[in-house]
Amino acid sequence: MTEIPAGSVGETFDAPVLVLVDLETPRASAAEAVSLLAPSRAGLALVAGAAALTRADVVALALGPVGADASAALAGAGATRVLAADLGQAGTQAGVVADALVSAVRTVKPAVALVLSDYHGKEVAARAAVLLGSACTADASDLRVREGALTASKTVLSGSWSTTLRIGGAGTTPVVAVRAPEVEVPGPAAPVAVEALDVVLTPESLAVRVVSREPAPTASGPDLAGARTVVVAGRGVGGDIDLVRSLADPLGAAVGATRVVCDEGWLERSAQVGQTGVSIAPRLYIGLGVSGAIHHTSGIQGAGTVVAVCDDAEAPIFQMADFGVVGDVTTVVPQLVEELDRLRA
Ligand SMILES: Cc1cc2nc3c(=O)[nH]c(=O)nc-3n(C[C@H](O)[C@H](O)[C@H](O)COP(=O)(O)OP(=O)(O)OC[C@H]3O[C@@H](n4cnc5c(N)ncnc54)[C@H](O)[C@@H]3O)c2cc1C
Repeated sequence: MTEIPAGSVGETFDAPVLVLVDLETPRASAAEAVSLLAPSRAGLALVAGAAALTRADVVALALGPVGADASAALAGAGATRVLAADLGQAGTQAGVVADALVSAVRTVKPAVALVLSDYHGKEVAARAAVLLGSACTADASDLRVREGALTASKTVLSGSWSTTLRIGGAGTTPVVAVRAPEVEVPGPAAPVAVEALDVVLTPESLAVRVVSREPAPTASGPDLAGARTVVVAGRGVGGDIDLVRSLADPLGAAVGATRVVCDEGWLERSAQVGQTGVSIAPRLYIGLGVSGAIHHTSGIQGAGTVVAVCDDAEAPIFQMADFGVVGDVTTVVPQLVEELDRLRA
């Protein structure tokens, strides 16, 4: 499925496009956390996709310290302006992030503001759109400019229908939460100067005070929303997440989960893929012991190749799988891992 068609020739906006980019700590550099914050891969892909929508500036907004490397990465992806607001710990609260996005919209006056369609991004988009009095949609993909307006594809009714939306309204900037786009991100370029953004905080945001913070346990591996390969654990793995990782790790894949797996506490809630979890668009999705309930598969509509290993030949996952193995994960996964080892040797 095509996401934002990076580099495609088509109608474009005359006005800038604003993209909210998450900053994250590269896993290998946790010790030097703050100075080494880098744009997330999904955020860079969003910037790369946004470049196809406008002839004007592609403006990246990052909430945190943006160093030369981060700016170079954003410039390589296609950002021509970089705005940064270092709001410290408060910069992770959806209300504060929405305030920052609104401040950036008022500064840049973009045709559209894009955020990533994960839990956090959807809340930020909704809050910002309310403050701006503008249109908002989430889980959008395949963004295009048609007759001067933004259009996007979106699946509805748990993925059973695909719709095309026209988003916007006269004189307002729509805020769109976009599914992790699957586009090639060019490497770093000459960094662009980072402009400090003044954020006007609303009384509602100021009223929220974070009294404590406890990091949730996270699945190892790359970021789920932007990963090219995702291995998803279903109930059929019986809580054996090591088995799932034994396949995910050699593939460099992110580990996702069905809701059952999160309900059981086998993986953290942020790993949940589906209607009430994260929507993903990897090139390769591998479901292990996943039945393929529509609440789950609605979150993988953007996946390229779908591979399923499940012991029930009647499971709905096989209706959308490109490759399916009817078998026990405890038998099939070690064979897959062994074959990967053999191919690498
Ligand atoms: C409003 C709502 C929202 C929801 N949102 C989500 C969501 O966001 N994401 C989500 O995932 N779900 C969601 N659900 C739940 C969803 O409907 C399913 O219940 C869930 O996806 C099933 O997860 P599963 O495939 O792991 O489990 P199951 O449906 O139980 O499937 C497990 C599969 O594994 C097979 N199996 C068992 N043992 C083995 C083995 N050893 N080897 C191989 N295969 C084996 C079984 O035969 C079965 O086919 C939602 C439900 C509702 C009502």
